[in-house]
Amino acid sequence: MSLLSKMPSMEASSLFSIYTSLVGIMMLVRSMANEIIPQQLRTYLYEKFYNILFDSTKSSPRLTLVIDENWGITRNEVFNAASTYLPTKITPSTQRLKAGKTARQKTVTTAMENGEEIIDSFDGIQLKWKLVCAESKGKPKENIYYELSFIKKFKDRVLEAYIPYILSSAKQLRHEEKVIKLYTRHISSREDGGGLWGSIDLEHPARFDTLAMDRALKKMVIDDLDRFLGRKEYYKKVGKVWKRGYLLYGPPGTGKSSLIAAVANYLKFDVYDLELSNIHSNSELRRILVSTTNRSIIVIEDIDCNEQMQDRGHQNWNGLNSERKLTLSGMLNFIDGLWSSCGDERIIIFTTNHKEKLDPALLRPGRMDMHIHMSYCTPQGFKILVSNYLSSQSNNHPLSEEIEGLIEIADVTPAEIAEELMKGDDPDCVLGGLLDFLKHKIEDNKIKAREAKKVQLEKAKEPRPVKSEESEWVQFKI
Ligand SMILES: Nc1ncnc2c1ncn2[C@@H]1O[C@H](COP(=O)(O)OP(=O)(O)OP(=O)(O)O)[C@@H](O)[C@H]1O
Ligand SMILES: [Mg+2]
Repeated sequence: MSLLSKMPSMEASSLFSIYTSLVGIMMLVRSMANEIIPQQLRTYLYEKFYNILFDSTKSSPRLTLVIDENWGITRNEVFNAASTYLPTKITPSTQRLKAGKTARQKTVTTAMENGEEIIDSFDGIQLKWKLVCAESKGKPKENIYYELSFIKKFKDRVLEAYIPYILSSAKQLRHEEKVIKLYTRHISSREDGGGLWGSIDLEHPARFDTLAMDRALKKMVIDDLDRFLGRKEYYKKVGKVWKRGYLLYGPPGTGKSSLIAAVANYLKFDVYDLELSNIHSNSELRRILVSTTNRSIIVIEDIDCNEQMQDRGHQNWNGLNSERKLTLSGMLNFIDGLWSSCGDERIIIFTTNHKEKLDPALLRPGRMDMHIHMSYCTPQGFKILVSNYLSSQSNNHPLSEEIEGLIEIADVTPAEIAEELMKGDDPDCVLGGLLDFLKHKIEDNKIKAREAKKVQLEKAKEPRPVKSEESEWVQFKI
């Protein structure tokens, strides 16, 4: 019985004033509580208080939604979302919980136990969740479902606002907890492309803020990724496939692979590392790419080193169709076509040490959305590396200025500098060592440049081979 129904003899006006005072006190307590009591405890106390005063709501007609584990032949998205969302609503009144973790999870996670109830509130609506695991006749597996009950008149708001809220909250929670996977293919020499993707957790620590690269360029990349993520509807409207392509180029050790890891960590996208030397035909490539998932990055490293990728022929000299071999044009056509049919939110990244060696088809405007030059280390990049490997105070070290001057002319990679900075903890020793390293490097570079010039001059002196009609004909015949 509610408190109000226990006072039948009181006049209506007194009842009304008691009612309004109680509501006022509740509002006041609630606003004070918001400041000092943690949210979960607050919800619990509020619900208890609310129930004691107004348990007349229990007599209102209620509706129960049954949210099954499966919907048709697939998993029920609402069930999955509730399983992610509800553990965040566990209050001290919960008496039994499931607890556990997988080998890779860092902390113990909790989940609802059979028969347990969780009370939630949304927009003034009180909602009761219950997990039910029931044995189903003739089936080896028990039937698992949630019962979500609330006052019937709120049905539309629950379906149209509360459930979508659960779906988006769960998405956000999964995003925060997501462990990024690195997929590589099991090596397969079979023509049928039968090798599946194998995966491990990508625990690469690279992040944008630890990456030594030009500040403006870094910002441009981050802004581009943000814009890309937020433009689902835009891509749909303009009839473009929701994908983005980046070409990273620069000498070894300038951070191309680190940038890929930073992008993956930033977007929380899985990475598919595509080793082209294991793929023998366009049709095999297609099968492999189709088996990748949405919200992922497909990486093809050192694209210039792959001989097949230098071949643009649609038709072989001997007339074989390009389906039977891997060609650059086959790959590009497929990458352009793939996403429209079965892929969403994809990023493709090619890397190369030699942009000048790449086939023009790959560099054509519109093919790769951004060409990102990863260059030798700059004084700006050096500061970031010092903060990473020593401390940000070490940037004020007396040797810093001289080092920065040498970095400008040394053609030294961030990887080389990182290696020097890892040699100890004492900034005096480490920066002194780096200074010596840079001086040697500059000397070495001068010697190499002199030698390269000598070779060039000698080559220029060599007599040029005379082209004969016959040799051209022989080449053609082969
Ligand atoms: N720009 C950078 N910022 C921070 N660290 C870097 C950077 N570039 C290189 N490093 C360091 O050097 C290591 C090697 O760099 P990385 O593998 O990213 O270079 P890469 O450009 O991919 O080289 P390659 O062309 O040989 O594949 C990284 O693990 C990182 O420690
Ligand atoms: Mg690399």
